[in-house]
Amino acid sequence: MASILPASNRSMRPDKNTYERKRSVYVKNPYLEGMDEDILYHLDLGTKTHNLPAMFGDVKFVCVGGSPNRMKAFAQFMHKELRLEGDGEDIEDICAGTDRYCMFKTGPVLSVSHGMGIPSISIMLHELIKLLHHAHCCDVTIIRIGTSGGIGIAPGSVVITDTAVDSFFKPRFEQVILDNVVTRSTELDKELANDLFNCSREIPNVPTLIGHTMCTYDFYEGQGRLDGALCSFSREKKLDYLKRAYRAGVRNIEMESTVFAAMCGLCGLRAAVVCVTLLDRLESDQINLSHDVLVEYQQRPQLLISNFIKKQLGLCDQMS
Ligand SMILES: O=P(O)(O)O[C@@H]1C[C@H](O)[C@@H](CO)O1
Ligand SMILES: O=c1cc[nH]c(=O)[nH]1
Repeated sequence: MASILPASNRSMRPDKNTYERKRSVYVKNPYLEGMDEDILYHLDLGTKTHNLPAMFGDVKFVCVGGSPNRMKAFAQFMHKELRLEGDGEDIEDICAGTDRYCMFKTGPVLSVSHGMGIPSISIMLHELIKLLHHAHCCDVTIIRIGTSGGIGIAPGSVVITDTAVDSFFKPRFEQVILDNVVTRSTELDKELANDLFNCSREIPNVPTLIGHTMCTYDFYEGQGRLDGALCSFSREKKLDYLKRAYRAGVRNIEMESTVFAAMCGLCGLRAAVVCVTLLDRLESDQINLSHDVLVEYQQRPQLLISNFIKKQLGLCDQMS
């Protein structure tokens, strides 16, 4: 992996944990090959207008998350952590021509926002996966760094997802294609989840665990909240549902992990989901953290992923 490091870092060797195998990014669409041009409309990129291999060919890590500001802050943080030239403050949004998503590149790390919910992340992933394919990227690891509601664990805990499950606690993602429902697996890379967990042991004061993550289509009724504009169930029913989720192994709830796991798995990307919990849903529904605490919580997955990436690049010893 030495060639993915910037010239100033070339002497730094990857450590022996570095994954050796070559793994391409697949698209599973027979129509793509016959297309003269592929316009990645929501990213404001395209195969004729941009030299995608030159721009992105060295990408090895892609980190995605809902909020544009969080993903910019993560890119700036990674810039400093990788000790790249300059302070990274003026990092450019590669997708500045559209306000749908934002994208930042710092060394071999791409940081991309995906908005909220399955439809939004799904559109972004279609175009991102095609981008990585057109750029001939290989051995790409993709990690969703997000926020979530915890179940039965302390707020601020970081959950590394072993399996993403739907609202029925099943490890599946149901994609409606034409008028069919196609069920896809939501298994994530267990080895990667374990590697991330081992990495988390080196970060003090951040409780981190591996568990199932439930992905819903909605933040309010879909997650059993009593504080939405609509609510048709009792407090007892809510608690009964969340406790059943806990017994099924669910430790947090968010809104993207099933489609993320399904699409990345089908396209040959090693994928992980790492989310901080903002509250314990057995205790409350409203998120009443102060701004500073919210910012600090959101940095927790970023710190873990930055340490993991530095380890993978063999940069940890030289930098500590
Ligand atoms: O990555 P983020 O923090 O956006 O993920 C969760 C799931 C929803 O997108 C959103 C709801 O507040 O937060
Ligand atoms: O409760 C929560 C908090 C963040 N994101 C969610 O989807 N749910």
